[in-house]
Amino acid sequence: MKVVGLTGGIASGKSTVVSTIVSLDIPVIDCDKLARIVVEPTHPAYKKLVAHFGVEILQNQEMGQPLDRYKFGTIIFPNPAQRKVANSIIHPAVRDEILKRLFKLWIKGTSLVVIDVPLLLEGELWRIVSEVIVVYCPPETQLARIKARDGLSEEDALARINAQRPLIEKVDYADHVIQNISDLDSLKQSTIEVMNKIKPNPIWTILGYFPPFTFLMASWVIAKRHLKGDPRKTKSKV
Ligand SMILES: CC(C)(COP(=O)(O)OP(=O)(O)OC[C@H]1O[C@@H](n2cnc3c(N)ncnc32)[C@H](O)[C@@H]1O)[C@@H](O)C(=O)NCCC(=O)NCCS
Ligand SMILES: Nc1ncnc2c1ncn2[C@@H]1O[C@H](COP(=O)(O)OP(=O)(O)OP(=O)(O)O)[C@@H](O)[C@H]1O
Repeated sequence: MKVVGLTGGIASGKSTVVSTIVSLDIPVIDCDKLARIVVEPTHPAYKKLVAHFGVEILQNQEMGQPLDRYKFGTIIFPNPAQRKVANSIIHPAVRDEILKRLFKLWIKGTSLVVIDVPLLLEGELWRIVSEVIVVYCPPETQLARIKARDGLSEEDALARINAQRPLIEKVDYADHVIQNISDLDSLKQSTIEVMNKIKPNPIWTILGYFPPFTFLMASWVIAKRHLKGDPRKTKSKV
């Protein structure tokens, strides 16, 4: 099974790209969705978040109520220390969910899966993907799109953009770049072109279903990533 990482910057167009990938019948694991699931009131991460941030991050400031996402965002996006705590609680839970889903897809004999991870190159997951796709748009477009989509002020929008590595640095680390600088039809076309290049060879797909080959292929992916170098050790320190 080939595992491809899709990343970009906030509002650079990842979800729009994902909708095209899904329409090609390629399964996608969406980490923003997983990050919502693992903070539901029944999950252990919820209690850990409340223990650190207090009930102020909950709707009606009441235990058992869902997270107030806007409020929580205003706490973690402008503050690297608070963001680090939030990430240290949420990311391991998200990672476990990803691994569970990958295992289920592998058992089903899936040949290609895309993981949509906004923080692919800032976190650990870049180590397990065989190729990296970056969805790029210039910072001013990113800012305009985030403000239009989420109705955020300039200050809130910039805090979110600055909570991530600059998008241009992620491009340096990409195996494939989808330039989202034109209209939605062009974005769809570029996505289809990239996915055609990525499609795994059927022989590898069949071999990859057997555990020893899976092990060999996974080792090769990890070694390849290691040789390419740790993206977190280049330039930005976000
Ligand atoms: C702060 C929260 C509640 C804001 O929720 P909201 O619904 O407004 O935004 P949403 O979850 O859709 O995220 C939008 C985008 O923000 C960016 N983003 C989210 N969390 C982070 C973070 N910790 N660091 C940097 N960028 C982030 C991503 O590009 C993401 O696609 C939410 O983003 C969150 O719980 N973040 C922490 C978990 C996380 O790191 N998620 C990213 C994927 S694992
Ligand atoms: N080429 C485009 N032309 C016009 N609007 C676009 C284009 N690409 C994306 N958008 C719009 O910009 C906004 C951001 O795109 P999208 O939600 O796909 O980004 P994202 O990278 O998934 O964001 P996030 O990191 O916040 O999850 C959306 O409202 C989307 O409809």
